[in-house]
Amino acid sequence: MADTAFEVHAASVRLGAREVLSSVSLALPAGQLCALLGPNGAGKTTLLRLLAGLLSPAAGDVRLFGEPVHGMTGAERARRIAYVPQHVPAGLPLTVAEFVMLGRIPHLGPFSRPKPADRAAVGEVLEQCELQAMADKRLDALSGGERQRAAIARALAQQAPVLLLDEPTNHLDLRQQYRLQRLLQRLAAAGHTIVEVLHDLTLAANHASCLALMDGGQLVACGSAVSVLDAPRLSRVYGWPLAVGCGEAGWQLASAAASNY
Ligand SMILES: Nc1ncnc2c1ncn2[C@@H]1O[C@H](COP(=O)(O)OP(=O)(O)OP(=O)(O)O)[C@@H](O)[C@H]1O
Repeated sequence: MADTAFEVHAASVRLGAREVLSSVSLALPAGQLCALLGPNGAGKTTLLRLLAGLLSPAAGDVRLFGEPVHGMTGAERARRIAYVPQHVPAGLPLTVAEFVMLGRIPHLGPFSRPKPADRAAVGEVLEQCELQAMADKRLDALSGGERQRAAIARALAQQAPVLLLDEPTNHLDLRQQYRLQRLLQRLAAAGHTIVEVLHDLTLAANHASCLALMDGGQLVACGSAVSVLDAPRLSRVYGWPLAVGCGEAGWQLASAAASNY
């Protein structure tokens, strides 16, 4: 059995007056690509932020390799967990290379300047994200997809063993969506633990080895694609008739609604 990276035990989260995660328990395997699925408002971002230590549970706990995430200092978390938020910050007066270099902060000593190893790490992730030609361009002069790739590159530059990404394929064209999934699979094969929120069920089914399906602030199912992608269950969760197929071309999930549905 794969080692467990994240262990979430009966975790609840309150935001304002609402309980938006209710007693969620799950174990996410180390060294694998996991996808969090579910309809709008299901609690995916909330769970991801809980894993990242950006939210505290009102009840229950979250452990990363046995250590409570909330007991870690910000610096300890930054060395272990890189996080790509759903919305890329706008209006930062930085070039792409300067922005991606921010990912190296956990590796720099106080008041120290980037070393050749930091510049090499930034160069490598700019190449992985096909951003070399835009290194000197300002962030606010990028397209939505280019800015998304810069945010992913910043997180990759952090070289943390755990990578959490909230809807990273937002704004990405098809090629970039597939390239990113392949890159995440390679990182997982090299030992990284990766959790991404995805809305594209077909993309998730064909690339992630562990799927967690959420609805209404609760975990509905967690495991392999075969165990999670049950058409009646998905149709109930999404409130829409869905067909699930798996053949030579991989998984295919599509609407099964009649034209007058
Ligand atoms: N600051 C907040 N205060 C109160 N409720 C909130 C707050 N932020 C989010 N929520 C609510 O928490 C629930 C879960 O939100 P969350 O962002 O985790 O959902 P999600 O599954 O990521 O949705 P989406 O697919 O739309 O991004 C939603 O019903 C949302 O309205």
